[in-house]
Amino acid sequence: MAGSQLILHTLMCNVQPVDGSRRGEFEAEMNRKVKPLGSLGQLESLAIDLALMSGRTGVINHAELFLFAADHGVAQTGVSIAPQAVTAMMVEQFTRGTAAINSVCTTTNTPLNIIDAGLLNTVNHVSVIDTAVARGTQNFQHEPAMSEAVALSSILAGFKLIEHHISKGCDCVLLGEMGIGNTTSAAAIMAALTSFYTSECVGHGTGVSDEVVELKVELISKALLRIDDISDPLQVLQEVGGLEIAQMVGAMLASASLKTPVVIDGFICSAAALLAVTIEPNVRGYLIFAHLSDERGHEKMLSELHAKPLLKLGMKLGEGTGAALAVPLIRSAAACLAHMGTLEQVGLA
Ligand SMILES: O=C(O)c1ccc[n+]([C@@H]2O[C@H](COP(=O)([O-])O)[C@@H](O)[C@H]2O)c1
Ligand SMILES: Cc1cc2nc[nH]c2cc1C
Repeated sequence: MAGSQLILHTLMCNVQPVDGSRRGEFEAEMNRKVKPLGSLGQLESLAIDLALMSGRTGVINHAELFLFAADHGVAQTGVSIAPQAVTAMMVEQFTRGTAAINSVCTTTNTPLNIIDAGLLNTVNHVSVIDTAVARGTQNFQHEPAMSEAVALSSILAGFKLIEHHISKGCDCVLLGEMGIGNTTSAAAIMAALTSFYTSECVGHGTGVSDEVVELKVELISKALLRIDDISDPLQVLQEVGGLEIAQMVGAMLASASLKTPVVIDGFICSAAALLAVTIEPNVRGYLIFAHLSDERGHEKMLSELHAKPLLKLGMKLGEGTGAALAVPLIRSAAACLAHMGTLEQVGLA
């Protein structure tokens, strides 16, 4: 086994499955709380899932958003309404506090980490964390998006970043992304790793026309023909993936191996989740799906992942906006299970 593949194997081995045998115990604890049975709805199952991940009940006080940005060679084929340069332009907005994600993070009290996971030209600003192992992907219409070495090193870079932040006290990892063209990459990953037709995986992204959606379907179908083993997540990542997607895969492996919940944003983050779960199925137990994006394909992608999203707001922005909006729900769910009194204490048991 080559050196970096060995590293990936080691990362996977550290992910312990969530101990589902304790579900009944946490459910019983929730049912004793001073409220009618089931009255907190989906917050109850969320609180129980969170307790199962760490193996205990407790509050979440240090959720942090990690916004991975990278450039995509496929953007040069005109698959987006925006030119490739908009990826870096938006990173500048993130540093200035003028993007949607800055407003959502401010109102939800969520620290924002801006990660350069592979911009063509790095944005020089103190608040940008540069973990890039390559500067943009190749255009996967014509050639593999990245080499195997770049894919594996990017996974490792995302892993190390999140491992570091969790060691410093982060207790809930929120993922977000920015990358012009990355709905094409995400749709290609979905088409490769699921049994859905490519046309069911491809959507309008930032708002392209039906003709451009057709172009996306065609170029994905052709690119997938190059892959010898369509079920191999590393080959898929290499051929049609993105550098921010690769780092998010590493981020999920790190969070799961440290029994820390990971909140998945929209369509592109979910494609990274599909890769991570295909690499290591035990990762699934640590994932929380924040919202149902309006991107066509997301509903089917979530069904493939057996996921029930917390929110449905018709959003399709990315940047981690859905994940950050879910923070008050996630913190409230954990706090209810940790702090509520019981029916017995008030004489109602
Ligand atoms: O999160 C989503 O579900 C989502 C859906 C559509 C678009 N986006 C964002 O829009 C960009 C990708 O769109 P596109 O059309 O350039 O492929 C990228 O920066 C994503 O953050 C995000
Ligand atoms: C303006 C703009 C902002 C974005 N944020 C995430 N993806 C985006 C795409 C565009 C085009």
